[in-house]
Amino acid sequence: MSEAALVLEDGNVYRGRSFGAEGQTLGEAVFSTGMTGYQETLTDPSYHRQIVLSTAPQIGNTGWNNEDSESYGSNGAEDAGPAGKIWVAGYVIRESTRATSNWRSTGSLEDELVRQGIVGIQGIDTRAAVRHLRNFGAMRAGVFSGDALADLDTMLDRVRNQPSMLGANLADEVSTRTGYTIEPEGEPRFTIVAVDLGIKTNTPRMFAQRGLRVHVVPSTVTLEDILELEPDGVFLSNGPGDPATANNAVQLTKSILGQRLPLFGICFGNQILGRALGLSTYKMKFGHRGINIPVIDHSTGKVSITAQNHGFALEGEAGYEFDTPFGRATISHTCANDGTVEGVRLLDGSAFSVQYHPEAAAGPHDAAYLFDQFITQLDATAKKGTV
Ligand SMILES: NC(=O)CC[C@H](N)C(=O)O
Repeated sequence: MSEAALVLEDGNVYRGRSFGAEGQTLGEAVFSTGMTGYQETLTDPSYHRQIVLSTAPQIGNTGWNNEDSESYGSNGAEDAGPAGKIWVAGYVIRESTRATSNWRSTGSLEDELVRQGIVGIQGIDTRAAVRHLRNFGAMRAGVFSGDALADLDTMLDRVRNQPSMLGANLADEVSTRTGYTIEPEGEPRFTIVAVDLGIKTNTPRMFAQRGLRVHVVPSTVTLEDILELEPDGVFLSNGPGDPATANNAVQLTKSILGQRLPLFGICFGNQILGRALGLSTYKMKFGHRGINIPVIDHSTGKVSITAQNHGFALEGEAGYEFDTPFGRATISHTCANDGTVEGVRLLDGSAFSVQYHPEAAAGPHDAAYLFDQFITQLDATAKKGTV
């Protein structure tokens, strides 16, 4: 275990010991407040190019298993085998567990980080680092250990020479190379196309459990490709990067809305649908990452505790209603902590999306009703005979 340093672009340095692979990694430093679910977090393709800092002080207790990874369909995941691909650029923790203990575990977290070449650091004061990121915002950073540990100016130069997350176009880098199909459990009810912008494994599973056949397609898919699959509806997945760069996905979404196909989106998918409806996005100071974030559904006034991972958001506020080329739309959900937009809905049509993760891997299951809501819309549209 060698010395290691977490270097932030503003010159702050936290010194500790290496965790996982030794070497250098660069990315945007962000923090996640989930007390559990590190395997799902590390394998979520939305974390591509981010160095994740865990606020939970001890990490690794349940080791690594072949069931919980969220990256099975994504680009390059095949190479990682059943363990699933780790997408985070680096991992920052206070303390690694001494003993792994879980009946499903096939090995330790640290061994998996080493196997996949993921550079991490342990033993820093993660409370101080999180307070810093809260006060000054998510920023570019690097973790250095072994031969890559250098004098501060050299490390800082490397950190400052990397591109910012603002303006980063990353969905194509994580999307599946070829389409694949998840078959429904039980009687097939409907068929949907899921556009993979960085889709998590549990999302098609949630659809399949409700009787949907899911064609997962690459981010470069065209409207013609989608229509050839004769779907009853379309899903836009979560994904990494700045939604302001996702112009192709926004154009595609506009054409899907033009076809009046039912549409559902999660996280990046929410930002894309919002943009297709005319809203703009902005980079949040430090974002929302964790599994206990309260969201208000303004159609019912009910609050859900949700899983989240986003650093960008749609402009807007609770109760905002607006005209779009596809009809009237509204901000359907906002965050109870800071009022930011957490969902949009087309009032004159069947398209809606949320900024959080109803597939909840990891996380609470409060928002699973949204999958049922999508099925209700597919049902209603099929009965009207518009598809
Ligand atoms: N989980 C996601 O889909 C994240 C969306 C986007 N990359 C953001 O950070 O806001």
